[in-house]
Amino acid sequence: MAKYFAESELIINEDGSCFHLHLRPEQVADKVILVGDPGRVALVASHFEEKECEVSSREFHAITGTYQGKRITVQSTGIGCDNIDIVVNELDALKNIDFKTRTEKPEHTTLTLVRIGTCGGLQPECPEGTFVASQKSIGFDGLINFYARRNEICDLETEAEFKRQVKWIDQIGNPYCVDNNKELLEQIAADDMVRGITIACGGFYGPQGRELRAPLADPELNAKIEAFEYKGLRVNNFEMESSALAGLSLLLGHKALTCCMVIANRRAKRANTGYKSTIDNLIKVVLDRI
Ligand SMILES: O=P(O)(O)O[C@H]1O[C@H](CO)[C@@H](O)[C@H]1O
Ligand SMILES: O=c1cc[nH]c(=O)[nH]1
Repeated sequence: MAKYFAESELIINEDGSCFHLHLRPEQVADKVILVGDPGRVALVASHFEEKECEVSSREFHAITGTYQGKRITVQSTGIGCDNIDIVVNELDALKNIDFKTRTEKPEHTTLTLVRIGTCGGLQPECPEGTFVASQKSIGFDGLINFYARRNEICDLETEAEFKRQVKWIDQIGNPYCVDNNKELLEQIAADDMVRGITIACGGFYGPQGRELRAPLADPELNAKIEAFEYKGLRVNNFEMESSALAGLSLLLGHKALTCCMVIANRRAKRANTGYKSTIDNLIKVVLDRI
């Protein structure tokens, strides 16, 4: 018997769209570009030859169109892994649940989900402007810990070694390590993006080691993260969504990758606030390769 989803669990709006994204099933392409900033959606869609539909609700703004013959949806997520929980579950539901019968479809559709974001760079080879692709993501956000099969999809070895090397303090909550999709990594990072581990943090300030007026629980954590190395991989960057995106995609059978442009150089303590004109270069690369 196909799994049934009650009204309170899968909320469908009166117009047949999913609760938060306000998209209807036919409006979503199988290739989806995810961006944090709703304002970045129009920039991505400015490259489309044709626009099919545009839907906006809260921080979730989407445009579906065509780029070089490929049907693509660009969807903003807003900031944080809690929003990724909403976006990925609703995109998956739009493809894999029949909204009329509220049951799981017999055929599974695999989505290609590529996040184009901004990030902070932690290594000398990641100054401002660098394009960084996430080979693995470590989540400080805790989202995947709520799901069954968590240990099956996580890289438990890297997780344990990370906690050991950085002398992890338990009050922060359990970090998890997940792989981004290998095939997408080869296709999109190709040979010109820096690859490695990305940490997705549950905040921009304290969780990324930024101390404004509130002192940090572990002021040495960033130095230990910068020094972490395991099986030839180091932590290149901090952002706020890649772990939940990669983890939920593994749980739901989708392909996901995060690519970011460095806008804050955490080592040199510099930031590029004029990045909005240069992130278009990363957008074009991803659109060409997706
Ligand atoms: O530029 P976006 O995609 O929003 O990504 C980064 O920027 C935001 C923080 O400023 C977080 O969402 C972080 O992941
Ligand atoms: O330092 C940074 C820059 C962008 N986004 C982040 O999450 N961190």
